[in-house]
Amino acid sequence: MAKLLKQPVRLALVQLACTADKAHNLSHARAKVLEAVNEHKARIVVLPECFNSPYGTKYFGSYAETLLPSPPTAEQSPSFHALSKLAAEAQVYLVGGSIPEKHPTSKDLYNTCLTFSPTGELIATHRKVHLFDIDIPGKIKFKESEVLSPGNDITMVDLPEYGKIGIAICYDIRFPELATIAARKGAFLLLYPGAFNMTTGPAHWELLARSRAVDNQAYVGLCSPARDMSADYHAWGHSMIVDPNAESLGHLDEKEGIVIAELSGDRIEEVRKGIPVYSQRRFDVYADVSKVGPTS
Ligand SMILES: NC(=O)CCC(=O)C(=O)O
Repeated sequence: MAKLLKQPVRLALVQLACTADKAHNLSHARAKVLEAVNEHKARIVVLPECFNSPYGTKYFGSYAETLLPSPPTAEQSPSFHALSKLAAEAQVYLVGGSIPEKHPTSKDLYNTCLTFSPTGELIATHRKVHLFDIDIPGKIKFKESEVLSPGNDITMVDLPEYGKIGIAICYDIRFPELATIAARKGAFLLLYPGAFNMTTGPAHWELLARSRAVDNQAYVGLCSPARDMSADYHAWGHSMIVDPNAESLGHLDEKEGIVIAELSGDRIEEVRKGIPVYSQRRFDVYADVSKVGPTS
């Protein structure tokens, strides 16, 4: 059987200190991505959710860029062009966190991740499928759906030298179906640019990263912005890389930094051989979860 991950690859997650200044965020992202590549020899680099803007419903509209028709002009999307140029300059696969996107005609807004190849070509676009709408009294209320529309696709991208990766955004990680489908379609790595907060971060960030890894026996990477206590939204940080056995390969605290790990196809095979849940699934018993109605 062909290896899921054809050769070892170094993954870097850049936990960026993001500000309200888009131009600064773009040039700072460039410096950190070049650091990940030149100093840490990363071949796949990931940026955080909303890396070019503050995270908050009141900001999405004013920071949004038009990505369609693709490629957009530099005026329509400075972030598209900065990321494309940077991927080509660094000759790296660049998973560009996410940016607020404005649809050119409907004016709908999306939370969108753009991924570029080492030649600067756009190779994947993921619009956040599950919008972050929660209300935990006395702790946090957030409603992305007040201003954002959801995407409707599972996003996978094939990196010819390495294999396939699945890409989703933050709250998407709580819905294991996306990860399961990506893994069953052959993803060796599930990546989530994300920005959890001071309530759900300590409770669930690591748990979810390790759960998606152990469910799917694949590598998982969660990339957050650094925490800024002067911003409206206090990101949890703690970007981390988890191996297919749900063991942490590295994580940060709340400050800016880069977490790096080498991923290997042998490790995936070893884990799947030891605990072969991957090939023991009983789809004859639980064929279609969507047909099971709620019980109350
Ligand atoms: N940006 C997000 O989607 C936040 C998700 C989050 O904090 C969660 O608990 O889920």
